[in-house]
Amino acid sequence: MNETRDLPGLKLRLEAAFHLKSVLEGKPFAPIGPDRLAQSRDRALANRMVTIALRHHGQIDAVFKEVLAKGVPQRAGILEAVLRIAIAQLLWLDDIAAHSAIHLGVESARADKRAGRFDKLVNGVLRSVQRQSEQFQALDGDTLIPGWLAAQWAGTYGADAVARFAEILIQSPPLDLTLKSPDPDLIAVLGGQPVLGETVRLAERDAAVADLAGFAEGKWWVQDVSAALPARLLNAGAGEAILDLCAAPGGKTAQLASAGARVTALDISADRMARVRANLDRLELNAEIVVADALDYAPGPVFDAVLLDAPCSATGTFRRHPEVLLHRNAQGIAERVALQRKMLAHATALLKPGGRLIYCVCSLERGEGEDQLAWVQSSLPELEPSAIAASELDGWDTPLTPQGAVRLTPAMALPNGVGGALDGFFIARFIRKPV
Ligand SMILES: C[S@@+](CC[C@H](N)C(=O)[O-])C[C@H]1O[C@@H](n2cnc3c(N)ncnc32)[C@H](O)[C@@H]1O
Repeated sequence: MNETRDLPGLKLRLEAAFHLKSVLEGKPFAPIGPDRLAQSRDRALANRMVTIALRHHGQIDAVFKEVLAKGVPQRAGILEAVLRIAIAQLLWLDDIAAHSAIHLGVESARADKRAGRFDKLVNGVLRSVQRQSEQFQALDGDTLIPGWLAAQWAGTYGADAVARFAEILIQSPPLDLTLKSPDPDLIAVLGGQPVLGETVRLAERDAAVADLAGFAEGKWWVQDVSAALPARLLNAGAGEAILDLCAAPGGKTAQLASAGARVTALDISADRMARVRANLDRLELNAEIVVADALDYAPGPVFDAVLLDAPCSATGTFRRHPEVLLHRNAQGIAERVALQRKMLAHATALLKPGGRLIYCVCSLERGEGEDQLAWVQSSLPELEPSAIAASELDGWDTPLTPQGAVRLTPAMALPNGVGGALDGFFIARFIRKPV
């Protein structure tokens, strides 16, 4: 066994397979870390294999239908994950030789007791996929987004937008950074392109995030262009008391703190709040850290503004978290809608009269976005909507809704001719009526 595990390229494939298996079982995707694979090249390749298998999940299902008459054997350990990783390599990772994908796929299965019984099947399936690779590579994108979600999105955004979402799903996303302060020299060194506000986009990079210019000096943090807008629209003033409710990993906390506000950052997850603390330390920014359930936090109406980045389906983040497409269902979304309403009511009670509330979700679902705005208007009479103007988005009016909210979808063209997509988001702003 040890001899086999020493085969070049096998260990990283096994890590990739175990990692993919855990995501298929419902865990969110987090990149494989140095504790699992010490070499950064191995980690990069293993993570690429897992993400490509997840991006093309629906197409791999279609391949399975063609080459496995009885479906993928169940209770077979890492078998399904091994097949998905090897098929992803054969069809969409053309810098790896097919014979190595097949050989290492078979050896990966053999390294696992339950999957090992199916080594001949793995060999046969992968050889069939190789023979029919042109046909499978030409599979259309209709299967990429699960049917129920595609139908829901087609109803909201139209069939063309859904087709565009599918194209975006299989591309690897650019990296967006929020700069702590404007810095044209740093943008030039990074080779980035300014998008909107302090967001800079790196279309390509050849280094890990922590090795990019300005990281160690705390000059920026990673944040999608969409995710940078809610804090911007809160218009935090120096010295204002602002509550960042559901704050981790802290991108919005950093924006509010760098505007000079006195920020209280709250999140239910102690682990995630440790990341907020580390990020703030690196950025030399301050915030009071509270680990608590938002619904139990009741200091009274003491805040000038609250930013509620509510827990949501996160379907707008499918470019970086393709697994959300596999894990979400209508019931789970309905549960989040109910929680968001409780949080909206609770956040209102924490605002001083005249205080501002930003509600946002990284979701493409109307129920978590536009419908929540309508619910506030019918159910929380203390709040009045505060319409967002294009002038607050450097004149970009594409995402403004007739109700004065912001709806961002991955298919929207960015301003300044910047290429690539963005996270789906919904943002609404309210004022607590003065008494
Ligand atoms: C969308 S993320 C927040 C992202 C963050 N605002 C940022 O910009 O980096 C949602 C967060 O809600 C937190 N959360 C979920 N349920 C919560 C609850 N009941 N109380 C407080 N935080 C909660 C999760 O731990 C998660 O960190």
